[in-house]
Amino acid sequence: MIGTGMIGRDHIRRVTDVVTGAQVVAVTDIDVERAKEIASTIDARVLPTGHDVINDPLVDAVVVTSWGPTHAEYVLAAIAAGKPVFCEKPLATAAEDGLRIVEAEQAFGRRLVQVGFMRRYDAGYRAMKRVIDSGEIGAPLLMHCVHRNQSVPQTYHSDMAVQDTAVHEIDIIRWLLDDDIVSTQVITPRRTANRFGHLQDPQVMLFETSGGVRIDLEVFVNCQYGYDIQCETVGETGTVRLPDPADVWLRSAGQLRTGVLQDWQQRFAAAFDREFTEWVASIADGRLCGPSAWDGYATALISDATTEARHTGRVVTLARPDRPAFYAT
Ligand SMILES: NC(=O)c1ccc[n+]([C@@H]2O[C@H](COP(=O)([O-])OP(=O)(O)OC[C@H]3O[C@@H](n4cnc5c(N)ncnc54)[C@H](O)[C@@H]3O)[C@@H](O)[C@H]2O)c1
Ligand SMILES: O[C@H]1[C@H](O)[C@@H](O)[C@H](O)[C@@H](O)[C@H]1O
Repeated sequence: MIGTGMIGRDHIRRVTDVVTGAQVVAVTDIDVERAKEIASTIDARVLPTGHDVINDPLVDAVVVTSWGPTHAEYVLAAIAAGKPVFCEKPLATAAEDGLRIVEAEQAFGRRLVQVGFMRRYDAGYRAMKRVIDSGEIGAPLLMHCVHRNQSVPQTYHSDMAVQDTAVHEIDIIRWLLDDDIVSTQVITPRRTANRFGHLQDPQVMLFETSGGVRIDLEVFVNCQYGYDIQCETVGETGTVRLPDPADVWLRSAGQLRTGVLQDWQQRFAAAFDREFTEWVASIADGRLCGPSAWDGYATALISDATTEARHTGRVVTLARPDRPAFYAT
């Protein structure tokens, strides 16, 4: 485990308590005290750097949960060491690094990389994909998406609205529609006064796929009230909408209320569990099958174009990349 912050600790708990067939044997973090604290609870060693973890003879597979800009370096090192590597999103914060990764993996000759696009393991998104693939709503025409976080830390900057947040929708749109985004634009409403001056929040992203589906996505990472993920696909003969997480409807004292989850840990807990269970099983089988380095690279291309679109205020178009046979699904 490289990076023992919020999600690193969550995945350590998951590998230790939920998944069978895996054990955390070594951790590292640039904040050594943080790494030591978690290591002491699971009997793992603390190693000085990510490269020490990757090259440790007792380490069979690597999980990268450090900050986004550090991911590509560790993924490339894991490929060089011939070890399977699970990398939290984003695979790379610049598409050229994503390209280096897909080239290195192809040169190695076998898939080693999985990217942490956990929404593909969520029951609601899976049900939506089944409906779209069945043809029941006809050809998809539009999608309306909302990605709201209760709040983000001060280190979060405006480019992260795409690289760190919208990257989930970029991946799930590609997966649900089996298509790529070829045009992107960003609209910037008045900024919320509830957070930092440096941050453009909210942002509205407008995408178009090569098949002509138009998508609007609201990213609002300081919405205050909770963690709220919405998605609706509009087809020629029907619509399909992501269900809200199950909660009771309480009628009391003249009120009807239900709860809103507060963070991604709660909202996607079951998806993360399934993602890690399947990843560990696929390593044992010698056949990785989750979101690939190609998915990480393709999302980075769209993410770079969207960042450019916000900086320039223009619509940015991009060519649909040719997926190599190595990454055929
Ligand atoms: N799939 C999801 O929904 C999801 C949820 C949360 C975070 N993430 C991703 O996981 C990554 C980590 O996010 P987080 O919320 O845990 O952040 P965090 O800041 O809580 O933790 C990151 C940790 O990485 C450490 N770190 C930074 N650079 C390092 C390096 N070079 N080597 C070793 N350790 C290093 C930091 O000290 C910190 O402890 C991000 O890429 C984020 O996008 C994904
Ligand atoms: O790293 C987190 C994580 O990926 C969450 O799922 C997302 O909602 C946040 O916006 C992002 O900052």
